Amino acid sequence: MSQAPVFPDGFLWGAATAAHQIEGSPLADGAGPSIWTRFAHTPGMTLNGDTGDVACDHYRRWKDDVKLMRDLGLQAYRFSVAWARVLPEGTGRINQAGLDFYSRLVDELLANGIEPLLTLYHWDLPAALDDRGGWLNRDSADWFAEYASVMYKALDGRVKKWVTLNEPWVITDGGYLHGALAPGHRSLFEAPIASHNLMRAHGAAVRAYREIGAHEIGLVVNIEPKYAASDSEADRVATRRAHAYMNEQYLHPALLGRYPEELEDVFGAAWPEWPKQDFELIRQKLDFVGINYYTRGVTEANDSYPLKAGSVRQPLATYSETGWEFYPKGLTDLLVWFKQTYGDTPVYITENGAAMYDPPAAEVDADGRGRVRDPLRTAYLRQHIGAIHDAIQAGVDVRGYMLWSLLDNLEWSLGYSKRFGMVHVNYATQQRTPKDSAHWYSGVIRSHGRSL
Ligand SMILES: N#[N+]C[C@@H]1[C@@H](O)[C@H](O)[C@@H](O)[C@@H]2O[C@H]12
Repeated sequence: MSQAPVFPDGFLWGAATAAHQIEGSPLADGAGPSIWTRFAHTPGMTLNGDTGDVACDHYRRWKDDVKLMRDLGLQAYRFSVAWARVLPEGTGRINQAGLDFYSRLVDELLANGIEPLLTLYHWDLPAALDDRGGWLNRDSADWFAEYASVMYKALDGRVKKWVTLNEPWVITDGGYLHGALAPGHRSLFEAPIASHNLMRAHGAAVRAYREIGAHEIGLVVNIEPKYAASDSEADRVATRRAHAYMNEQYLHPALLGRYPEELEDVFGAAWPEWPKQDFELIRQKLDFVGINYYTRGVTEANDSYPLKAGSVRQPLATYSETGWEFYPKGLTDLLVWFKQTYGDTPVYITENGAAMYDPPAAEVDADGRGRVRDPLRTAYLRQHIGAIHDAIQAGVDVRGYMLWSLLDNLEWSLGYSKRFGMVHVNYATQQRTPKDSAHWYSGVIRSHGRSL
């Protein structure tokens, strides 16, 4: 980048979290259990048996955390609502204390000049609904629309950017096919059914919003560009299949009203006949799409089940705790692909970041402030924000960037072993320490990207 990048006026700079990963107190004040409360308390399901019982204690420290966001200069904050705090049984009875928690949080954000971006579903289905079949039950679309409508009526106007689902691909691939995530199912037959009902629920929630809400609503997907490991026919076919399975499986029905044809090959006999009217429900006009980007997939044909395709580990993967390669050009390529495939629907980068081998927050700087040196995270963020600028220069309508994550937090089944935060959390004391990358990001926000 030869000269200082110029980001569009109104480009929104923020950070993201999710309820189960930071809040703690999952059953406080009348909340019901979620599938993650249940999953994490099942022996062997999470690393070290880590649970969300405390996490970052955000449920009690929320006001200080908003002050931290203000001090960092965040313009926006993407967070999720724990469905079972608001509707402990998933439907019916409203737990006012749970709703009040999010109402207070939104008011505090607004009072500090921070725009809320609210994610309705970030993986923590009420356990009571899982007992009724969860996402395998076609009624789940109605359950989700009911819950979403409760939130719209309570918060719309103060919340002006809504997200229905976070990463339906991970929910399905992790929770229903491979079993690594809650509810821990391993079924080739269940996966497409859960996936389809998630998208029906997305459509039902958007349709309900159009009757109740007056602002913006979108879907958040995790997508990664797939590059063939070689120019062999087998690798090219496998790459196409992996691309359809991860990147088109949700965007195609949401934006085009159909599935990519490769899915029938991936799922084989497990691929159902879908009722045509389902796609009229799923395909709703969206005000934006949120893209969560972390890395790319260099893809080869292999005997993995059921995809028969897998990623080849790359040299630059060694730096991150997750083994994910630094590949910022993949973000530019992906955004250009999105525009070419789906047109000019506005895009937010709703998650981007990296888990690094951060040093312990033992160091203090000259004025006694805690300090965490994380140069690799700063390098990752600088390169990826630069890649977004390249996509904007190429004509992609990117409206904002939500860094993942505000805080080190609970990385689902991986427990507290991965630190994605720009703010270090000492889980024993709950001390928050902004890392060097957080101070760098504050400068990027203040300069509207020009200091990149
Ligand atoms: N892994 N990883 C980090 C991050 C995860 O912590 C988020 O909850 C997900 O939305 C998405 O997978 C990305």
